[in-house]
Amino acid sequence: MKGRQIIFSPTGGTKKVADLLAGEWNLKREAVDLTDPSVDFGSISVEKEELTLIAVPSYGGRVPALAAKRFRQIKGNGARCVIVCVYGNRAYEDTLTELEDLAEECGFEVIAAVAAIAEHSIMHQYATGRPDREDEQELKEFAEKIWKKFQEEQSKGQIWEQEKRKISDFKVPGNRPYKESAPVPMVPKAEDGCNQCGICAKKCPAEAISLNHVQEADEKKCISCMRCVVVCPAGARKINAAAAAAVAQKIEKACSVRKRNELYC
Ligand SMILES: Cc1cc2nc3c(=O)[nH]c(=O)nc-3n(C[C@H](O)[C@H](O)[C@H](O)COP(=O)(O)O)c2cc1C
Repeated sequence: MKGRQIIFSPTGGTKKVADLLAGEWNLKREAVDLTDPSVDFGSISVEKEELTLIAVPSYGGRVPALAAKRFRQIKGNGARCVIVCVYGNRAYEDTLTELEDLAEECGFEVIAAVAAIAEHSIMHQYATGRPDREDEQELKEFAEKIWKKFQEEQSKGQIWEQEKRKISDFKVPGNRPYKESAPVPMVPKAEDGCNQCGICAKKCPAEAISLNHVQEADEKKCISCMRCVVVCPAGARKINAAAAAAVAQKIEKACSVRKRNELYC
């Protein structure tokens, strides 16, 4: 059986969670990378039978705007999907609600929703090393429950369609209207050690770094996703340490308690 993974994961935490969940399903998975600006997302049409996993990180309690813009172009054609939001142990606020709305707008049927924790991609002192062993076990159990629901609904087939019952008979946390999106004003720059290899420019999801001038990033385009920081082979790309420390202090209380993964289905 075929499956899809539609993922926005600039630094790999979201992908880790998505792989832990979808790895439990017996599916031949095709991946759609929402961080890749060269993809023609408008040409992607998911087949109705494909169980689709849609995973994004939470940025300020919202779906990253760039991920939403690209995802919106994909056609869901009534395929069943599992929506996943991954966050750095502060809060995910309206991310799952927004992702649910986006998935339905694209024509997917949401059968389950997961909120999971991964290491904070800016402030690595929060959720360090997550998803860890305990998370792996929990996500495995979630995946088993979701698979069971998917199979049950598959077997209802036609009858289900005729009854036109809503599959998503659960409510995910979050509010409408969503909270105001507040961009993180942290634009990484290259410091000593940059050899101008250009990997950061090639891998930037937002095309914010010019190959001719790799040290800087276009502040209007940069989404502070930290992809350039993690891909720099010289470890030369950094954010302003004082600004990061100030934000870290602001969210310290919210991040100090270990949050649990959540399943809605
Ligand atoms: C710009 C930005 C905003 C973020 N906002 C939040 C947030 O509001 N709450 C939270 O708990 N984590 C937040 N995080 C942490 C990420 O959601 C988390 O680290 C996620 O795993 C990153 O995904 P990735 O590793 O796939 O890039 C933010 C990270 C970035 C880069």
